[in-house]
Amino acid sequence: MFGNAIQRVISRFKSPQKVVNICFIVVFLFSTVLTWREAMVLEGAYVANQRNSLDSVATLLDRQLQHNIDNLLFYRNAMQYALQSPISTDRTRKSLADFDLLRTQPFWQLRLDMNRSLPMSGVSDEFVNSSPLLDRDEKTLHSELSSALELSYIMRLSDRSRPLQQRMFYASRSGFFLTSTPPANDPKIIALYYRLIAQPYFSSQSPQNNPSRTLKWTHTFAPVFASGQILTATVPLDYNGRWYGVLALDYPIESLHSFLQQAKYDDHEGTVLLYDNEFNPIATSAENLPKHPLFTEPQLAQIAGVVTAAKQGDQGELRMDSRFITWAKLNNFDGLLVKVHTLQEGVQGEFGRISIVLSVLWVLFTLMLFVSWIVIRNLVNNMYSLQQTLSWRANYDTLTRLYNRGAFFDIARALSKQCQQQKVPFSVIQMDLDLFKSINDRFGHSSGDKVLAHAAAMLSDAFRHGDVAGRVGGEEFCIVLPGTTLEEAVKVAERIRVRINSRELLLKQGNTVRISASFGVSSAFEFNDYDFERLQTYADHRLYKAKQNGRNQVCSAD
Ligand SMILES: Nc1nc2c(ncn2[C@@H]2O[C@H](COP(=O)(O)OP(=O)(O)OP(=O)(O)O)[C@@H](O)[C@H]2O)c(=O)[nH]1
Repeated sequence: MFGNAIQRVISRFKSPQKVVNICFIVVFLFSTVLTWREAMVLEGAYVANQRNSLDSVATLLDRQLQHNIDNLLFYRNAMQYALQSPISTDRTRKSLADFDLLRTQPFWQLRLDMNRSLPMSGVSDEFVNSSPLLDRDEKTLHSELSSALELSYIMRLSDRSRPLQQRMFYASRSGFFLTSTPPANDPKIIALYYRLIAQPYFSSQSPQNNPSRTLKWTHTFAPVFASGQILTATVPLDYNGRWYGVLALDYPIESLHSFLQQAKYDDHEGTVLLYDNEFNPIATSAENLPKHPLFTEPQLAQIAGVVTAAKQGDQGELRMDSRFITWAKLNNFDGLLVKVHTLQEGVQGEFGRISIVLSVLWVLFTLMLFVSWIVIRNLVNNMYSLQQTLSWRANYDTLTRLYNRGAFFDIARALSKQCQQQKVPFSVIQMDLDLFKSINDRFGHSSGDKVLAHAAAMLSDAFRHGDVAGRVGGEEFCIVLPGTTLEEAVKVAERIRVRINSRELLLKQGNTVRISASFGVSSAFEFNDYDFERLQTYADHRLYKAKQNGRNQVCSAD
C-alpha cells in the first residue's frame, strides 16, 4: 500500500530524471542543514568557551584587586580611627618631640620602633609652604603624625609577596610619607616626596577633583619600573572635613604582565590585554605589548560603543575582521579586560580542528553525493531510453516506423468500435507493393528494405491526422480511416498510389526503380459491419482484385 502511494507520487513526475534530481537535492539540503546546525552548536560552544576563559582571568584578577583594595580601605579606616582617638605613649610623645626638632630640616626620618615599624620620611616646613596643595595644620598635625606612626606598625605587615601588589604608601599633605618600601634617610627623601605629591593620583584626590571621595585608578609614568608605567589605586584620607592625604597601592605593569602571562599559561589560545578607561593597553598575556595598536580607531570606537554602555562586571563578545573579541569589565578596576582570538589561533585550537573536520566531512559527503548523482542520473537516463526503445519496439516496426501488426490491430479494433458507437463512417485501405519480390531478387534484400521504408514514408505523408497506418505483412500495409466514407477512402488510396508511383527511387549502384502498389478499400457503411478484421478481409479481397486487374490501381468494389 505504501509502495503504491510512492509509485503514484513518482508517476506524477513524467521523467524519472526529475525524481532523481529532487531526491539528491533533498539529501544535499538535509546534509547541509544538519552540518550547519552542527556548526551553530559548535559556534555556541566556542563563544561560551571564550567567555569562560576570559571570565576566569577576570574573576582571578578581580579577586586579587579586591583583596588589595580591602587592605587599602582597612588602612584608611585604621588611620581614621587613630585620628579620632590618637594613642599617646612615651614613644609617640618622644617621636612628636623629635618631629618638632626636625620639621625645619630639608629632609628627616622618624621611627617609632627600629624592629617593628616602618620609618616615616618627611620634608621641611619651607617645602610644605611652597605648595598650595600642602598644609601643615598645627591643630591636627600631632594627631596625624601619631596616627601615621601607629599605621607604620600595621603597614609593615603588608604582604609584598602577594601577586600584583608592589608598594603601599600614605602620602600626607603635611609634608611626610609612609611607604612599605622605605627609603634611606638621605636627600632622596625630598625627591621621593615631591614625586608622590606631583603625581596626578595625589591631586586627583583633592575634594574639588574627587567630590564623591571614591577610589580612583591612575595609569602613570614611573621611571623606577622597567616598563616605566605604573597603575595606582588611591583613596583619600579625610577626617572631620579635612583632607589629610592619600593612601595608595602601586601595581607595576610588570606584575600585571606576569599575572596575565600566568593566565595565558593556563589557557593557550588567544591574547588577553588589560586596557585602562581610555582604551590604552596596560598589560598583556603576550611577551610584550603590541608595537602597533591592535585596533584601528573605528574599531576602538566600536568596542567603546559596546563597552561604555555596559555595567561593571559585564562581559560580551564581538567579531572584528577575522578576530573574535571577548571583553569583560572588571568589578574592581576602572578598565577593561579584552581577549583577542585570531582566526589562525582558532584554526589551530580544539574548536578549529573540529570545525575543519566537520567542513571536510561535509565537502567529502557533498562530493560523494555529486558523484553518485552523476552515476545514478546516467544509469536512470540509460534505463529510461532503453525502456523507451523497448516500448517503441513493442509497438512499431523498426524498418518502416509504422505500427507493427499487433499494435495496429489493437488500435484499429478500438477505432472501429468507437466509430460504431458514434455512428460515423469507418473505412479500411489494404495496400500491397507490386512485384516486390523481383526488386529483392534484382537488387538484393537491403534495396528491398529501402523500397519498403520509402513506400511507408509516402504512405504516412498522404493520410490525415486521425488516420492510422500499420505494416501488417512483409510488403503489406493497412490504413484505417475513422469518420471516412468509402468514396473519401478511395480518394486517399488513389492519392497514395499516385505518390508512390510518381517518383523513381535510386537504389544501389546507380540503379533506379519506379515502384507501384495496389489497393483494396472497404467501408463499414457498405457492409453495415464495423468488425475490423472482416473489413480488412473485404479490403484484402479487393486488393487481390486490383492485382488481378493489372496492379497499380485502387479497387473498392467486389
Ligand atoms: N526486402 C524485404 N523483403 C521482404 C520483406 N518482407 C517480405 N519480403 C519479400 O516480399 C516478397 C513478396 O513477394 P510476393 O508475395 O510474391 O509478391 P510480389 O512479388 O510483391 O508480387 P505481387 O504481390 O503479386 O505484386 C517476398 O519475396 C518476401 O521475401 C522485408 O521486410 N524486406
